This record gives sequence, C-alpha cells and structure tokens, in this order.
Amino acid sequence: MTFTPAIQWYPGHIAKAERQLKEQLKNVDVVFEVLDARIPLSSQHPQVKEWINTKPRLLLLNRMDMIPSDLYTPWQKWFESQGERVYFTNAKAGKGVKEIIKAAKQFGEGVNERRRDRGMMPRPVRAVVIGLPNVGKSALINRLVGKKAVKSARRAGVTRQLQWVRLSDDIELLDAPGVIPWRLENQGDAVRLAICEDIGEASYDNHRVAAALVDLLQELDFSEVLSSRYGLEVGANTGEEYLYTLAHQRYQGDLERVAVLFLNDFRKGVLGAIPLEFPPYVD
Ligand SMILES: Nc1nc2c(ncn2[C@@H]2O[C@H](COP(=O)(O)OP(=O)(O)OP(=O)(O)O)[C@@H](O)[C@H]2O)c(=O)[nH]1
Repeated sequence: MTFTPAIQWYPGHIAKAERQLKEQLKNVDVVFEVLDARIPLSSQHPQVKEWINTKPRLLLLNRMDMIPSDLYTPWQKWFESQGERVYFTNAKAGKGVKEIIKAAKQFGEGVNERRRDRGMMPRPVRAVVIGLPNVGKSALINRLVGKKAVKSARRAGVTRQLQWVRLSDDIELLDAPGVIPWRLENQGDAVRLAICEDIGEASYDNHRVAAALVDLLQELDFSEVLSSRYGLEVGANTGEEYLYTLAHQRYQGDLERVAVLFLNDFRKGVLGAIPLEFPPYVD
C-alpha cells in the first residue's frame, strides 16, 4: 500500500513570490541557484532556466555534508553532461564558498568585457542567491558576506527584505535570497521536498511524509539505518505499518510523535549521510 501525502499549496502566494523573484533576477548578472545535495533533481525548479534566460547560473549543491562524498564526482559528471556547472557547499560550515566567489569574479570579467565593448564603465558583478525555501540560502549568504548579516533558521520561510552587500571590489550580492516557489505537479518531488523540509507555504501530514520516507529508505537499501536507530526491522512492512508498530511499541500509539521524531532525525542527519536521489544513468 502506498500513501500520497496531502500536500497543499497556495496559488496567491506562489504568484506573488514568482513576481518578486523575477524582479530580483532582472537586477543581477549572475545567479547562484542553491539545490539540496540529498535531492538535486527534485530541488530544481523547471522554470528557473527560462526566467534567468541567458544570464550565467551556478548550481550549488548545498548540504554536501549530508550525502556520502563518493557521490560528489558522479553528480558533477552528470550535471556536466547536462551542460551545467555545479559546486558543492556546506553553507553551515562555510565549505566551498571561496570557489563560488572565484567563479563569480570570472563571470564578472565577462560582464565587464561586454560593457567595455559597448563603451560603458566596468562595475562590480551583481549576484543573487536563489533556491527553494530552507535549502540554505541565508546560511550561504552569511558565509559569502562573512558575517551574520542574514537570519538563518531551521524553519522554512524566515527570509526578509532586499538589500545590496559589497563582497569585494568586484562583487555585489543581494542580501535577500530569491525564494523559488514550487508548483508541485509532481507528487514524487513533493514528497522528497517535504521529507527534506525544502518547502515553503505547504501543509502535509507528518505521518504520511514519514511513512513515505520509510518506504524510500527501503527502496534505496538504507533500511538498516532504521533498525539500528529504532531497534525495529522494517522487514516486509510498508512505511505506514512500520511507523504504526513503532508508535505502539514505544510511544503509546502516538503516531504523530513518532513521525515528527523520525523526520527530525533524518533532517538533522542523525540517521547518517543519506542521499534520496542518485545521478541518472547516462550512456
Ligand atoms: N547540515 C547542513 N545544514 C545546513 C547547510 N546549509 C544550511 N543548513 C541549515 O539549514 C537550515 C536552513 O538554512 P537557511 O539558510 O535558513 O535556509 P534558507 O534557504 O535561507 O531558508 P528560507 O529563508 O526559509 O527560504 C538552517 O538550520 C541551516 O543551519 C549545510 O550545508 N549543511
């Protein structure tokens, strides 16, 4: 038996967020798009390319600490095969940040060459960090700026107003990240985004999302992390049955409590570095 999490989205908010994002994109030369390294495919928005148009974009696979390091090269190769450049970051610890600044400078040189060709004065390259809610945009901006300029929190949706920050003589950054709203037509993506908490104004049943995570861990051959953490094998159980049994064995049948505990364990990395997506096979 499979369960479809009841994920709801609010169209008015999505339209407003899209307008704000497009406005931010209009003002910059380079775009840093933050993806979740655990789900690099689901955390991409299909329309971003169209919105950015010809502007250079760097894909940042953030939360690199939450996947095994032997996946870095395969992902890099896969994205290269798609014509994309990716960088791995751990925005919390500040890993991979210098490389991004270097790459932005290179793009800036290109921008200024084109300006010079048109008889215009060179100026610092303007950049913006964009991504789905809670993927680590603010943490990354803090690292790029080098001080706690932007509030970063574990809860989705804390990002505030727009301002430029000078990173160096060559780079200016919008201190407010661009939040990408997600129209979730694809329920598979929706479930993975909900599991990783990379969602904004959405609501869902914790126990259904948690059950889907159990199913996914089993499908991806990670079910032993469950038995070692909770002392209960998944065996032939569905995710829903597993959580139900766990709730009755340990938590007086409190399914919601088990679901929240389990989702938090996954989201905080307590269960280990567990990727939920792998690079697709290419010939
Ligand atoms: N383990 C780990 N945690 C991270 C990383 N980057 C960010 N985080 C954590 O993820 C959570 C969300 O980070 P934020 O920077 O607030 O995310 P955001 O994308 O700005 O979120 P919104 O403002 O809601 O759009 C925080 O608890 C961060 O500490 C990372 O690379 N690794």
